[in-house]
Amino acid sequence: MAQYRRVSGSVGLITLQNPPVNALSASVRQGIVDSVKRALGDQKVKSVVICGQNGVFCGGADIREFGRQMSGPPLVPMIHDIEAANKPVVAAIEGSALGGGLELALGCHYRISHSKAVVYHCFIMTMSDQAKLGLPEVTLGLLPAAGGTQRLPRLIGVPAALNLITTGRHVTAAEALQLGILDHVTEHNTVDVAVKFALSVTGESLDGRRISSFSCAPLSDLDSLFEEAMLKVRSAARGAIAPVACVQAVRAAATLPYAQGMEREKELMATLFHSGQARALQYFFFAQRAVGRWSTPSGARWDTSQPRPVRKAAVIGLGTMGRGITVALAQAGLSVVAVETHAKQLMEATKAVPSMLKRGAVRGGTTIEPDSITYSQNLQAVADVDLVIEAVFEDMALKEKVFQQLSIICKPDTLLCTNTSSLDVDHLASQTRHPELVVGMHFFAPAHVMKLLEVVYGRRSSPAAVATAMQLGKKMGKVSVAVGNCRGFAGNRMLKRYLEQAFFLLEEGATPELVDRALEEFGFPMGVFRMSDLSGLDVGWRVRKADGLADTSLTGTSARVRQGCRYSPLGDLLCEHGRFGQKTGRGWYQYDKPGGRVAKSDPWLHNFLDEYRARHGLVPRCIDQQEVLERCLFVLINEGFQILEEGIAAGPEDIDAIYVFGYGWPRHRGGPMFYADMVGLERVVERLERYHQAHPDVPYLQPSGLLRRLVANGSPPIHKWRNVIKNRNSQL
Ligand SMILES: CCCCCCCC(=O)CC(=O)SCCNC(=O)CCNC(=O)[C@H](O)C(C)(C)COP(=O)(O)OP(=O)(O)OC[C@H]1O[C@@H](n2cnc3c(N)ncnc32)[C@H](O)[C@@H]1OP(=O)(O)O
Ligand SMILES: NC(=O)C1=CN([C@@H]2O[C@H](COP(=O)(O)OP(=O)(O)OC[C@H]3O[C@@H](n4cnc5c(N)ncnc54)[C@H](O)[C@@H]3O)[C@@H](O)[C@H]2O)C=CC1
Repeated sequence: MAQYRRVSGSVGLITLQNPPVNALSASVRQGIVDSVKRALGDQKVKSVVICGQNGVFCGGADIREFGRQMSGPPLVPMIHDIEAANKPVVAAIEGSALGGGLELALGCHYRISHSKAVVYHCFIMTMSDQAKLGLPEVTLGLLPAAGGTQRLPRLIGVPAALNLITTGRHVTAAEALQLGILDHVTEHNTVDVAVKFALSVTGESLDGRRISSFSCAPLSDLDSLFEEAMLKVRSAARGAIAPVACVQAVRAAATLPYAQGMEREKELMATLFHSGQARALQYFFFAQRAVGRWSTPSGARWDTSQPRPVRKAAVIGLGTMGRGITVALAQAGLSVVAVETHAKQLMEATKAVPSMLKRGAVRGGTTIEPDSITYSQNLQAVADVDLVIEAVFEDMALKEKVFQQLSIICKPDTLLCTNTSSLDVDHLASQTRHPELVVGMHFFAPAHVMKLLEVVYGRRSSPAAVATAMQLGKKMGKVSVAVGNCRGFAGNRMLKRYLEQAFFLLEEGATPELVDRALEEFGFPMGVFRMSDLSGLDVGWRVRKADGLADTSLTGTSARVRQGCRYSPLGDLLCEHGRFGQKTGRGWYQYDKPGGRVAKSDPWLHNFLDEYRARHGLVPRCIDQQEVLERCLFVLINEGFQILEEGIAAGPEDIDAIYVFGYGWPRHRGGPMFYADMVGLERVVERLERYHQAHPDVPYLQPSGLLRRLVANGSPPIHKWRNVIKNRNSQL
């Protein structure tokens, strides 16, 4: 709803009231319409101010209303009537003006917002406590269809509007002022300033204040500007349709009169509004927030577990991951003790970490205290820290030793975390005096950039330990997802199945190019083989060797079987040829030099695959893109259901967040579990069964029990899966 009152004698003050972000629900829209009518009809009122309750102007349309029957007054005529008003209307923007919230403000005749003074700290400028403005609809699979695509280009010019509308990025009040979105920023109370301002413009002509009457600033070569924008957007969108529609809508603003442009905006919105992509992106918006409300099978929960304060942390092992983790911790404002036993690695890290920090600071406009990190070769240096993150080699014996030492050196209440990508967190906990204080903090490379953090709780991890790791992740700007302890946790466990299917497809006749093309057209930034070349083939090889799997001396049928199941030694063979991927200039593809980035098809690899198939009596067949997608993705999804069934992940949102933030799953497809829901669970079961019949030596192609049970329960929508999982668990 909206509250209306008259202030300072002649100003009608309309306050949007819909906590927490004053989203424009049906009742808020009704409240605005009624209040505006009242203000315009009241002779004592000479001007109007619109603001939001609790320091937030408006977070936009109410996203929860989108899937439902729309009721209440529509936004477009509501904003039109505000703009057409014969009394000045001022938007007082505190907190956020996003989406429909900014469109509402663009319908007002003036916009005022708040911005704290710019602070110069060391060599970097920081801006804090500023309102955020933007049109983020594109991130929800939509476009700003309440006039945003038509008014913003008219106000700030086509290039700047294209940038904001196609990326959905939020700008600070300072930038918004610079761009011309705002008329004024203040350091004082925004609503008070807006009321004074409204009094000062009473009676002034509004002719030059109605944005819909403006023309877009002329541009010399409109066609090439839009062609370029379209190319850029298509290459970044990876199949997402909303950014393309945004460009088309802005083009309408630049080329058509306002009324026709609005018609075009409406038409384009109609193509997006009920699309699967919009559903996926809106699901994902809420999924991201749902993962913060974590719980564990032991009953620990986000709202009842108290995190401990962490002021000083340590990182053990300054290789690829340890350096990134050190940077992420320092960026979060912690003081960090960084320990590395190998002198050369330590020396390199003392140079690499500060330069990573500097680059990050320049990118993010933040400051880092240069002395927040101390380096040491001696583990004793961690004696007084609150939390340790171990990132030494993936070697259980080494990690055991490190945890035994940490348990002696650290304070008794220090949290001991491991960045292992697959090893047993419970076993590491058992090496310490306080196993309840041990959790996994599984970062993704590069650790200071990637948004995902898997927080792995063990059997004995205390609620406070989980809560502390989750909160620290958030402080580092990560999306922290709590998962249980099992080999590979959630993400890597599912990835293993996906990789194996890709290898099997090569054995059966596919090429890396074919597999990668199918996955990239689906929306992954890189196919599985290009991604493996980038990460290094030797990483998985070492793990398989440690597990006793990578034995290429085996011949005949046993060469392709391990523990009674189908196994492909292709990756092992490639490593034996010294082909580790980009780092050696050769992998599944060839590169112009070691470290080269451009993957080229490699005739050697194709010959190698031909010889391999001939040696094992495999007759290559034609494999199409559909089979690639179904084999690789459905098997990964099936493992996801298994993970849900075992309670390793609490809900499908957790798995989807892990895959979007950690593995490049295209966001406009919502994540693997949402994708399964979209495809239809029955179809997933049917295809898996079919592939299992064709490949009975791959047991995990059999649909998981939970998946079958969901189908037996009538394939409920994804938000009801938890009920079926819960029922199952209660029977155990
Ligand atoms: C043919 C039909 C024509 C229709 C025309 C419509 C055209 C349009 O123009 C459509 C739109 O406006 S689409 C909406 C655009 N707005 C956004 O994307 C902003 C989304 N919100 C945010 O970014 C942050 O919440 C924000 C920055 C605002 C605040 O961040 P915080 O970190 O402080 O808080 P959160 O934890 O994110 O949020 C708090 C709770 O509020 C929920 N929420 C946020 N924005 C919402 C929104 N716009 N609608 C509904 N619920 C919303 C959010 O989910 C969270 O609740 P829980 O999930 O229960 O925790
Ligand atoms: N590289 C990746 O993409 C990811 C790796 N991880 C995990 O992170 C951990 C580290 O991996 P990377 O950084 O890739 O390895 P790395 O080989 O780049 O670095 C490991 C570092 O630990 C140091 N080290 C060894 N023993 C030590 C000890 N006792 N005390 C202090 N330092 C010691 C080594 O000298 C080396 O600098 C592993 O458990 C790995 O599975 C997790 C996620 C992703």
